[in-house]
Parts: sequence; structure tokens; C-alpha cells
Amino acid sequence: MDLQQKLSHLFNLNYDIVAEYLVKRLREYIAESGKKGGIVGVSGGIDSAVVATLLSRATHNYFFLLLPSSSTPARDVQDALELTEMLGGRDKREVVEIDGIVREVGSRVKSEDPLVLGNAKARIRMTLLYAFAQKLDYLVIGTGDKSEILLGYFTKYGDGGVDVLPIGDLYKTQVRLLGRHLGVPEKIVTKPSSPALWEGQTAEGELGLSYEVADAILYSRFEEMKGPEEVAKELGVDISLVRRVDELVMRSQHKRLPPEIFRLSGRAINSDWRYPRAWA
Ligand SMILES: Nc1ncnc2c1ncn2[C@@H]1O[C@H](COP(=O)(O)OP(=O)(O)OC[C@H]2O[C@@H]([n+]3cccc(C(=O)O)c3)[C@H](O)[C@@H]2O)[C@@H](O)[C@H]1O
Ligand SMILES: Nc1ncnc2c1ncn2[C@@H]1O[C@H](COP(=O)(O)OP(=O)(O)OP(=O)(O)O)[C@@H](O)[C@H]1O
Ligand SMILES: [Mg+2]
Repeated sequence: MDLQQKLSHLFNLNYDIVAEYLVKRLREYIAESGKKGGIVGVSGGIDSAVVATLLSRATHNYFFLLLPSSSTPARDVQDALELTEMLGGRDKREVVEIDGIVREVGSRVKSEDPLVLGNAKARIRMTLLYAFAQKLDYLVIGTGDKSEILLGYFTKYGDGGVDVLPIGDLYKTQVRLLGRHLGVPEKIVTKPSSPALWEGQTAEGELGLSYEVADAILYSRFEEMKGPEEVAKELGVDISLVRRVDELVMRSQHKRLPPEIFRLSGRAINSDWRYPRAWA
């Protein structure tokens, strides 16, 4: 199977059923949490557009927060405004510009490093989302997809700091197809992914590979469990690319797990221990 065949194999889901299932799970998850609804940060990119659409179908109690900064392209703000208007109207959203808070943090940290300030931006957004969520008695609905989560391409406790990840089992390429299926405007479906944490940043530029290649490699390595040489040969990509993807997955393990507790007794209370339901 070459790259294109692998991708069509990957893409080949029944998106009607996927959409119906995710909407149902989101509705159930919110109900079981005891919270009234859900809030999502809407950036103008595909992941948040898909999650916002699913959320608006799962419950009437949804809220969209637009949190632009100076590095957010004007077109993204416009697309996020249009999308949220289409989904819920102006009374279901708010725009909070974050540059003032970013400047404040930057002046205390005394760093010009775009990564330091960029990750701070993602954590400032998380802080605002949680504050609004608590005010409304809502959950924070996350937008991470399987590609970003596996590659560790998210800010720990920033956009990674959420209550639930409805599209976390869909690769980026699949999220785009689901978006098209859900009626997300085509300009968002085809827009290149970007965290927009600094000017000109693109996901594929920073990662050094396209999401299509990344998804095919991830699928072959971690779902089909094929060896690196076999994957490189099958997809017609350089072995160094496969090894790079492996390295990204390995190095980001800490982002996908709760912080390690150094055990003094039998179990770690944040991972392999649950409050026994029978006692409730
Ligand atoms: N082994 C280990 N065990 C426990 N913790 C460990 C650790 N290694 C690092 N850490 C901690 O993790 C921190 C590094 O992680 P983090 O702060 O996330 O920072 P980092 O992974 O360096 O940067 C985040 C990356 O995600 C990208 N991003 C961010 C936000 C959104 C999106 C998007 O796609 O929209 C993408 C961003 O462009 C950048 O490339 C370290 O400073 C350290 O505190
Ligand atoms: N300007 C913003 N306003 C509101 N939320 C934002 C903003 N920028 C980022 N976020 C939040 O952080 C999440 C992570 O950003 P990310 O760029 O990965 O997602 P996206 O823009 O929805 O899709 P893509 O990955 O294709 O760019 C967003 O989905 C959104 O929830
Ligand atoms: Mg984006």
C-alpha cells in the first residue's frame, strides 16, 4: 500500500455514523458530569470548527469564546466570527482579545522567545476558557486531534488543558473530512493548520512534514504496528522521517499522561486507581 492508498484507507469512515456517535457521546458526557453545557475556544481553524459544530448539535447550552491575539490572522478572526454566527448567533459567543494579558506575562518573564510567549498564549486561553466555564457551570470541550496528540503538537496545560477530547481519536486528515461532512465552510476545511502562536507559523512548517505523511506514518506504526523500515518502504518516504515521527511520539509521552506520582504504596492515585463506584 503506498501513501495515497494508505490515506484513502484511513479516510474511509462512515462520517454520518462518526458524527452521530460523537454528538451522542458529548451529550452523555456533559450530562454525566453534572454540568449544564460546554464551552469551546474557536480559532478559525478546522479542529475547533468541528468541535463547535458537534457541541452545538449535542446541547442547547453551548458557548464559543474567540480569543484573538496580534498573531491571529485577521482572516481567522473573520472565519471564526462567521462560523459562530452560523452556529449560534451573537448571544452564544464572546470575543476577548488577549494581547494585554500576554504583554503582562511577557514583561514579568522577560523573554522574547516566541515559544515561551506562544505557549503562554495557549495557557492564557485555557485560563479564560476555565473562568468562563466555571461562571456558566459548563465543561471545557477540547479540540485536540489524534495527530496532534500523538506528535505532542500542543501546549501542555494550554490547549491540552481541557475536560474532554471528542475528536481525539480522529487523525487531522479525518477531521477535515468530518468537517466537510458537517457543513463547516470549505475555506476552513482547506485552511492549512496553524497554532498562530507567532506570525507566519504553520503546523506543517514547524513539524517539518505534512499531516498527510504524518498520519500515514502514525497509522502504520502505531495501529498496524509495522517496523520503521517496512513503513518507509511501503509509503515511499525516507526512513529518517519515520524515525522523526517515532521520536516526536516518544518525547511527548509526558504530555499524554497525568504527572507521575513517585509511588510509596501500591498504586498511583492519578492513573491506576479509581474511586470505587460501589461506594458512591
Ligand atoms: N519528560 C518530561 N516529563 C515531564 N514533563 C516534561 C518532560 N519533558 C518536558 N516536560 C515539560 O513540558 C514542557 C514542554 O511542553 P510545552 O510547554 O507544551 O512546550 P513545547 O512542546 O516545547 O511546545 C509546544 C509545541 O506545540 C505547538 N502547539 C502549541 C499550541 C497549539 C498547537 C496547535 O497545533 O494549535 C501547537 C507549539 O507550536 C510548539 O511546537 C517543558 O517545559 C517541561 O515543563
Ligand atoms: N484565537 C483563538 N481563539 C479561541 N481559541 C483559540 C484561538 N487560538 C487557538 N485556540 C484554541 O486552541 C485550540 C488549538 O489550536 P489549533 O490551532 O490546534 O486548532 P485549530 O485552529 O482549531 O485547528 P488547526 O490545528 O487546523 O489550526 C483551538 O482549537 C482553539 O480551541
Ligand atoms: Mg489553528
